[in-house]
Parts: sequence; structure tokens; C-alpha cells
Amino acid sequence: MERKANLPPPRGSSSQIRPIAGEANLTSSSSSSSSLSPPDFLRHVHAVVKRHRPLDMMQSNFTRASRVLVSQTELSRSTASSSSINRNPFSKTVSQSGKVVRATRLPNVASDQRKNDAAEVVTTPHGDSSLTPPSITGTITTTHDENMSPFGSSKGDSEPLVDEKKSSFSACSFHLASPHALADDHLKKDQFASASDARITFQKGESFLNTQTATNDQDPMQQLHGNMEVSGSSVKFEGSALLEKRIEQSHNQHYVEPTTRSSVMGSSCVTTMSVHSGPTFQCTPAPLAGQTAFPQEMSSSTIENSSGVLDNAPSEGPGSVMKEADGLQNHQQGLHLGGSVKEIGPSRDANHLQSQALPARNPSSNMDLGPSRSSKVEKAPHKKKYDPDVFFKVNGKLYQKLGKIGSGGSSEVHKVISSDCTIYALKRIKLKGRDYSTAYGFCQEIEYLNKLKGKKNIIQLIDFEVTDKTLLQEVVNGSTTIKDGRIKSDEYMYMVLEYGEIDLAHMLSQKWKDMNKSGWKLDENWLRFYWQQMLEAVNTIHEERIVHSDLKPANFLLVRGSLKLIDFGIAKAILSDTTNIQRDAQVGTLNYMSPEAFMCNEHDANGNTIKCGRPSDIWSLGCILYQMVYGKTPFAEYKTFWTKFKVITDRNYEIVYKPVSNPWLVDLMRRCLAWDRNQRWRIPQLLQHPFLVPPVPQELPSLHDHPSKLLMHRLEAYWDDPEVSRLRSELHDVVAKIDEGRRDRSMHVETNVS
Ligand SMILES: Nc1ncnc2c1ncn2[C@@H]1O[C@H](COP(=O)(O)OP(=O)(O)OP(=O)(O)O)[C@@H](O)[C@H]1O
Repeated sequence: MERKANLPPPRGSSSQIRPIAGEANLTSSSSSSSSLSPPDFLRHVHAVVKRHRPLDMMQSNFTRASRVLVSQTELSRSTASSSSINRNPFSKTVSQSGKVVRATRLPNVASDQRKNDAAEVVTTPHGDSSLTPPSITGTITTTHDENMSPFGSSKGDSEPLVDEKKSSFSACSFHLASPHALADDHLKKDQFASASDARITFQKGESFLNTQTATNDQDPMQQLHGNMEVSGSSVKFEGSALLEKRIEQSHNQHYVEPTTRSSVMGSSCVTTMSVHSGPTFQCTPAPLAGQTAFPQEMSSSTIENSSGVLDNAPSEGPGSVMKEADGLQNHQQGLHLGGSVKEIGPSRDANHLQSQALPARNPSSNMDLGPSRSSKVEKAPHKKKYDPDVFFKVNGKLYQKLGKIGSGGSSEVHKVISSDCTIYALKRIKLKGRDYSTAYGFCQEIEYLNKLKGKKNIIQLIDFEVTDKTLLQEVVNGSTTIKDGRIKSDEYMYMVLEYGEIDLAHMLSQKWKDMNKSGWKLDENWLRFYWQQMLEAVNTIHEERIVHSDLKPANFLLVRGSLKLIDFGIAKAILSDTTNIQRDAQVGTLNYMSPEAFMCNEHDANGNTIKCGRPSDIWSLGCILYQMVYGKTPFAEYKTFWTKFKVITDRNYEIVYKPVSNPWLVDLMRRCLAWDRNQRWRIPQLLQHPFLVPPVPQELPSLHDHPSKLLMHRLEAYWDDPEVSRLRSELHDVVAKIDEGRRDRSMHVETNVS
């Protein structure tokens, strides 16, 4: 078969794939089973399990800009006197590398330090002798992606897709558009080429695999449902040829790709393998558009035991695929909380914030089972119905881990696959140890994402769960009384999100690498393309009265070719009677923080309180644009918090704009980076700026015309600057006189000739 020929040979297959009882056990009962024997099948798994985007694209040593949260009071104290600066205003926290520096709020952020964030540890100030940096127990870090350092050698390069440390065979999922798609799409791509890199190790002697032979009168898609059974000690693979054929058939039958599906992945078959039950093969057709995503036979009522591990009641009906087995299971039917079963319902979506925020009987452990149910669970032969190393469970639905794709200051983000074969990003935030106001803020991200549901340039929230239901309840109720103290129990917040292929920070880094190779020519069209999308995304949230407050390249993700905004962790809603947001702490990522974000809640010369609002986001956009143009953020050379603070809050500081081929670009940056927030352009204006909407050629004065006309045209951009307006009108008079003189001369010449 051509497909076989294209497949790379399994590397060290004997050591990496430990068949349970040798290939002989992988028998087929189908008459034509030889076309996809298990080893071949496993090679497909190898081929496909290689993620369709290199992990290092988003999980690399590439340093990320980091968010800073500095308590206003701490800052004021620190700035009030030099002695107070010498004291350590960051004594409680401080995160290296940038993730989030929270002076008073996140004592455990340091634990979020990532190996891949080789942020600079600052111990002495740069360029500012008047300010002594705080003696930071951790670090105050400056961020690094402003310099757009190219990717370092990424750990992600070598990191296996599935965490092998934790399980001999953790998990492996794929779906096939069809065997041809597999061969054509995946194998032609580099990222799938090294299929043998995906190591799959079966646990010996635990289960066998049995694909159900479909009957002819079944729907071809249904016939693809593989059946997995756990028993005995061998892997049995049946009906593979039939399976392959069915896949092909179904592919030919107007299969519609669900829109949320990863563009590179195929569609119609998922294979799931799990460690505890040995390899489990589950081949389910991806849903046709409009169909329920999860196969019916996998439904089972679910209960939650006190350890938070989800157990399944025995599945019912002949079509049950996962009877008493680990692996993907449908947990949509019911969630047993505090001794009662709460019906969540299969069609609940992320909009139903209220539905999750149910007051728990016992807030500190609201997942406890009632005694009767709990004892029943204990008697069950298999305590765990899924391996938490392999799966995440969100709202009773299992998502199989495919690898970590990023980690922020407060979260880790994993690539996952759902039971309906869709790839998602799953953001998990550990709440334990956080103070309540911080945790409250995290939950607000869910609120904002719900509010922004359906907006095309905002990342879509598919589902979520906050295990601390009381906390969520408070957010839903808009509770203003935030408890003191910290969350003590093992609580998490999960968000299942649309999956993005790469973030802008990495794209920029790649772009600059390419530009370095090709002699540094700024690609204006590329710039326009993404700049416009960024503006539109931010416009969307501004129209919804949300200020993001942490705009930076890492928070724009490319999803199916379009930029989408992520990370509303510190976003704030603008109250209806104002244009500003309320902050009790400075937040943001230093290199992108506006002057007013640094000085938030302080008083200006007129005694007015300095507030943040939409213009703060415009400043951040200006910093991103500057970075796209020059390869670094405007204040990148100031390395410490204090030196940055000093220059950014200095209204007389002149940002350096090196000349670029298109002067409109400099003008555009100036519009965004005006120190006075009232002078900054708003997004609707920016969307009409001549850099994005160049004047049509006939409007342009001819180059053969008097140069002063061209100059006047350029000056039009500064129509709102009184000084420039005055000069322009003087110039206009001069040009008019020159024109008049020309006309007179030519008339004179004409008269003489005649
Ligand atoms: N939907 C997604 N698809 C793909 N990758 C994602 C997604 N969401 C987040 N990521 C990756 O994970 C990283 C961290 O996510 P996010 O910014 O939401 O976390 P965070 O903890 O709020 O980060 P920080 O505090 O540093 O801003 C992102 O920069 C991105 O690389």
C-alpha cells in the first residue's frame, strides 16, 4: 500500500512498543484484516500522534513577557522615600521570569516559575543611580520578548507528546480524516514525518482490543465505532481492514468538518489508549455537523468520589464501549455532589455560568459523596476510571492530554483532545494558596469570555469548571465582599478553550529571524494584516466595555489564520457611569504598561486621580506595533522595574523613532504612544489611519509637483496639532504664491510667443 510505503519504519519498535503477547495476539477476525495490522496501526498512531504543530511553537525556551501586579500601596510606599525603596516593597512575592509579579497578592507565584522562562534576575538597577532597587527576595524581572529573541533550543522539541514519565503508555489520540487524509495530509507534513518519535508502550498483559465488526445495515459512521473491552491479557485487533474501508466510505459521504476542529487534524476516527486498562482502541466517527458530539453508547451516569476522582457507574446497553474501562467516558449525565446527584445535562455550554455556581453543602469539600454511594464506589474493582496523568476532567467530560503548550504566570495550558476528537486548549489554574481576591479575578476571566462568546476575534470558551463552587457563586453574584485569607483546599479552575496554533510573540520572533536572514526589510503588508486584526480584536472588547490591561504579543493567538485575543485574567469591566476601570493594584506586563497603569490611583498635578481605561490598551498596542517595526519595545533598554517606571511615567521622555520607509508608520506609533492618554487615538480612528487606509493614488499630489505640496499632504496627518496646522497654512500661502508666480510667468511666455 502506498500509505504503508510512506510511513516511516518504526524506530526501535521492539523496545518502544511492547506488544502484550506479540503480534500473534493481534489477530483479526475479519476476513480482510491484514490491510491494517496492529503494528501498522500503531505506526499510524505514531504518525498522527505527532502534534500537528511543533510543540516548541508555544512551549519553548522562548521567553515570554510577564505580567506584573504591583500593589499601589506598596508602590506608593516605595516611591515615597528612598529609604522605603531600599526596604523591600516586594517582600511577599516575586516571581522570576516574569510571569506575574504580585507584590501583595500572589505569594506562591514563584512556584510558577518555568524552566522555559529564562528571565533575567535583576539585582542591581540599570541606568538609574537615584533609585536603589528593592532587595528582592525573588526577583523583579523585566520581560524579554520585547527583544524578540529567537527561539532557543526548545525543550519542547524533544518533549514527548505524552508524558511518558508518568505512564508507560499514557495516552494517544488521533483522528483520521480518512486513511488517505492520513497519508496525504499528515505524512506529507514535516511535523508528522517523524512518526517513530512518538513512543508508545503498552502495559503488558492487561487488556485486549476488539473492534466491533459492523453490520451492513448500520450507518457507515456508526460502524466505525470500535469496541474496547478489558479482559484477559492480550491485545486483539479485529476488523481493521473493515475499519479502514469504513473510514474511507465515511470520508466519501459528505463528511463535514466541525468548525472548531483543528485545521490540520483529520476528522473521523479517534483512537484512545490508556494505561490502566492497557491499550484501548476506540474508533468513533467524528460527529457530522449538527450531531451530538459524544457517542450515545458511551454515556453513563457519573459520580464523583471524595478524592475528586471520577468513577463511572457501569455503562448500560449493548453499545457500551467503555464498560469498566478507563479512557474517555461520557460524564455528562450527572454529577454527584454532596450526596445528591445534580443533573448537569449534556447540552450545557459555557454560557451557563450560573449552573455551575451551585452552593455546595460543604464549601471546603463540596465534592464529597454521600456515604452510601461512596461505599459502593469503594467496592468497585477499579477505583479510578481515568488516569489523571492522562486526562483532565472538566464538568464530567474527559479531555485527553496531548502535551503542555504554555504556561503563564498563573496557569498552565495543555493541548487536549475531547471524546469527539476535537482539539482544545485547556487552561488550568491552581487556586490553592491564592488569596480570594486573586482567585475571584481568575473567575472573572470566565465571565468575560462568556460575555465575548461568539465574537470572532476573541478566543472562545467551550466549557469550564471551578471546583470551588462557592467562589464561582460569588463571582456570579458579583459579590463585593471578598474574603480574607487564602484558599486552602485543592481547588482548580479549568477552562476549555478554542485551540490556537501559535501566538504572536512566537510569530514575531520567527518573522525577525526571517528578516535577519533576508536583510531586514520590513514587510509592511504583513504588518498591516496583523495590526488590523489586533485593532479589531481590541475594538471588540472595548465595545463591550472591557479593558484588557495586559495586551502583549503572547496574548494574541493565531486560530485558523486569524488573530484572537486571549487571557482576560486581569481584564476589567468599565462601569456604566465612567470610562475608567477601578484598580487597587498596578497590573500589566512592564514593557507594555502605559504611564497611567504605572501610576494608577495616584494623583496628577491637578489633584485628579489617575485612572486606567481604554487608552491604556492603546498604549500597549503601540508598544506591540513598535516591537513589530523595530524588533523591541520602546523601553526595552531600561531593564529594571524602577528605570522603566521612571522613563515611562516621565511625560517629557522622548521615545526614539528611527526613520522607516513609510513615515505614516511613525505617525501611527506616535498616535498610540502619546504620553497624555487623552491625546491617544481611539481604535475607530486608528482603523482609519493612513497606514492602514492609504490615500488613493489620485489624492496624492504628483511627485513632479512642487515638493512643498507633498510636504503639505504629509502634514495633513497632524491636523490636530495647532503648531503644525499653523505651519501648514503658512506653507499653503507660500505654495499658492509660487503657483501664482508660475502661472504669471507662463502667461508672460505665452504672450511673448504669440
Ligand atoms: N487557547 C489557547 N490555545 C493555544 N495556546 C494557548 C491558549 N491559551 C493560552 N495558550 C498558551 O498558553 C500561554 C499562557 O496562557 P495565558 O496567557 O492565558 O496564561 P496566563 O497565566 O494568564 O499568562 P500570563 O499571566 O503570563 O499572562 C499563552 O501565551 C499561549 O502560549
